[in-house]
Amino acid sequence: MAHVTFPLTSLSDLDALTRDLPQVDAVAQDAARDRQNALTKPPGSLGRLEELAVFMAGWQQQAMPQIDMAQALVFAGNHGICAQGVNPFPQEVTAQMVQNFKAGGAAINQLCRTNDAQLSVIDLDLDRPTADFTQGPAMTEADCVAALNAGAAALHPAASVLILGEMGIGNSTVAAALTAAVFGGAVQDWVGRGTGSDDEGLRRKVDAITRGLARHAATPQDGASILMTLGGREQAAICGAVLAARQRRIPVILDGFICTASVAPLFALAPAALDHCLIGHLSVEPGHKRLLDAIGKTAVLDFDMRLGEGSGAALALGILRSALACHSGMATFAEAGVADG
Ligand SMILES: O=C(O)c1ccc[n+]([C@@H]2O[C@H](COP(=O)([O-])O)[C@@H](O)[C@H]2O)c1
Ligand SMILES: Cc1cc2nc[nH]c2cc1C
Repeated sequence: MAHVTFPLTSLSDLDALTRDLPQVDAVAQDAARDRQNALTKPPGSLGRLEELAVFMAGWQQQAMPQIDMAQALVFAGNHGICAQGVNPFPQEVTAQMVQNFKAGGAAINQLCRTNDAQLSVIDLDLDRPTADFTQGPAMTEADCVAALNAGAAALHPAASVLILGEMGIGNSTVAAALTAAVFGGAVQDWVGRGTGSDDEGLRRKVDAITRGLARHAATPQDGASILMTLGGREQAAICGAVLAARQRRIPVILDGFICTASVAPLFALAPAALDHCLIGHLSVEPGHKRLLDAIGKTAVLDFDMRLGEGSGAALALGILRSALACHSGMATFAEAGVADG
């Protein structure tokens, strides 16, 4: 099979690409584990900080992983499904928040500054929302491929870690549709209040997704088709960025429910495609825990957040930096002259 890389020319490239990804470096992970066990602390006492250091070592292929540059990307898109009354805030808020991101006034700006991440905001055709998936496919193949390529192109090749986030009024419905399509089960178990839907709004979301899934029941159910028929541009861009990062072995921190749901189609194509991804935080959105159980991951933080924008991922970057500071800065028992147990 020919080696597929970005830019993709068709959605079948996506399938091929997810089957041809670099794997974690087990030798570097073993070296990092050995170092953790030699550091001046009872073995295992730094808990998940130790696991984070070993994870980073494996993807950066070095026993002493480091973060020289953390890149944060926030992708924004608009959604035709808003015609179904699924969003409490008006769709114009997407573009208005993009302006806010660019002016430095949003939560993600403060969290990136505090945790030293270089933020870029990429708005994807906001004046041209995707189609309403209760009426037809959300995207054409060309639209979906273009968004995948835009996501991949936004990656800085020298990033040590990639923080991903999104902004898109209505996309909590898109996220629930993607997860329901990929993992099945009752639609209502994937649906939450998003930015603050009331009970009537929740019912409209469940109804819209149920009709959408029925509308597309006869189309192929592979990950690429699901992404195209139900996803939005920012979801496809997140998939592109995750895969481009993987091709360079750059570890990724995904944000909350919407960001994680965006890559559910990649999991459907090849579960190992998400091996280089951490989940920054557990969102209040109820589908997130279900989704993490389905993909076998645990979030770094659980902070009762439900903002999006990459906020939980940027916050988790601070924990990752702390993990690496201990890993590389601590003395070993031998260096410090501390008696080993
Ligand atoms: O990712 C999450 O966990 C999350 C949970 C609730 C809301 N959001 C954000 O809220 C927006 C989608 O909400 P809605 O109600 O318009 O579907 C979108 O801009 C997301 O970034 C994000
Ligand atoms: C104000 C606002 C900010 C957001 N950030 C991410 N999603 C959002 C949705 C709204 C409504």
